[in-house]
Amino acid sequence: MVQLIDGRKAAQTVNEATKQRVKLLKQRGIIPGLAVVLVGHNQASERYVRMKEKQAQKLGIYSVLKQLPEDISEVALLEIISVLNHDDRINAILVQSPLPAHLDETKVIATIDPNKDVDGFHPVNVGKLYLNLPGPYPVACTPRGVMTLLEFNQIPVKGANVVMIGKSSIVGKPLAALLLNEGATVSVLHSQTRDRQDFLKTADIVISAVGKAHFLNDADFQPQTTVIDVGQNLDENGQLVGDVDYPTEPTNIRSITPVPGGVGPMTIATLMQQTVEMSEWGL
Ligand SMILES: Nc1nc(=O)c2c([nH]1)NC[C@@H]1CN(c3ccc(C(=O)N[C@@H](CCC(=O)O)C(=O)O)cc3)C=[N+]21
Repeated sequence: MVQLIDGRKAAQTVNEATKQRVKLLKQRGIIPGLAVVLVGHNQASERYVRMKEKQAQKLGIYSVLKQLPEDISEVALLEIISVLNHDDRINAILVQSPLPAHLDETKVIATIDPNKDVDGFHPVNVGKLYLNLPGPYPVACTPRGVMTLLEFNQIPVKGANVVMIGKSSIVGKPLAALLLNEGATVSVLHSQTRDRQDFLKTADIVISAVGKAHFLNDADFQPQTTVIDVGQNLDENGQLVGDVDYPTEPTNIRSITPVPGGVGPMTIATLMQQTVEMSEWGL
């Protein structure tokens, strides 16, 4: 039987710890505050943002949603971020990606106070991660959530051959940096990579952040491979699926994160965890 790596269970453990920390902070008169900035009406984004709001409420985190019109000017958006930078109730700011095409995402992210950049996307925080500087500083939530999930399930990273498929700034690059910092041997594959199979056949851990249903299946891996599926795709039937297909009795996959119920819940739990940590760092 395939071993499922249960993201909901690990997320619940993280969330319980977060809830306790929120309680302790409240006794000292501190309430962690998260601002989510959402531009336009992307359906998936609206859904994710609702899930984040709901989880924040459950844990006792103060959260505000800045819902902005699709055609907002860049100047107006930067001004809103600047107000949040100076708002003492807010210690964590997240600008939901993707932004409409007329907005320069790089410029928008660089406007967030690095000390409030809960996504870890600001160049200063990216630089610290790449330099493997000692913390604390925020790190991208999905990559950090994956590291927590590996640790929680006692999947060794040090010395492991890890194949990271995808080189995005949100997942592939920061996750490769975290793995490298922990002593893994990391290959970052992408759409221009030749001979993908050669890399997959030597991997102990494969992480797929491609965003295509049926991108990989059991036959692509070597025996005893651990698979982390970061994909969130709708298949032909409108079902939420990851990048990787697998049977109930795989030959090669030893363990895999299901979609839903794998990496997704860890992203949100890590966002909440980091929001609370950041309110502590500011003391
Ligand atoms: N600035 C920014 N930060 C982000 O962290 C960010 C973003 N932009 N843009 C979009 C992606 C995507 N993302 C997800 C979070 C949770 C689930 C999640 O909880 N998924 C559930 C299923 C959700 C469902 O039912 O649709 C699961 O896999 O079990 C998925 C995707 C965060 N993102």
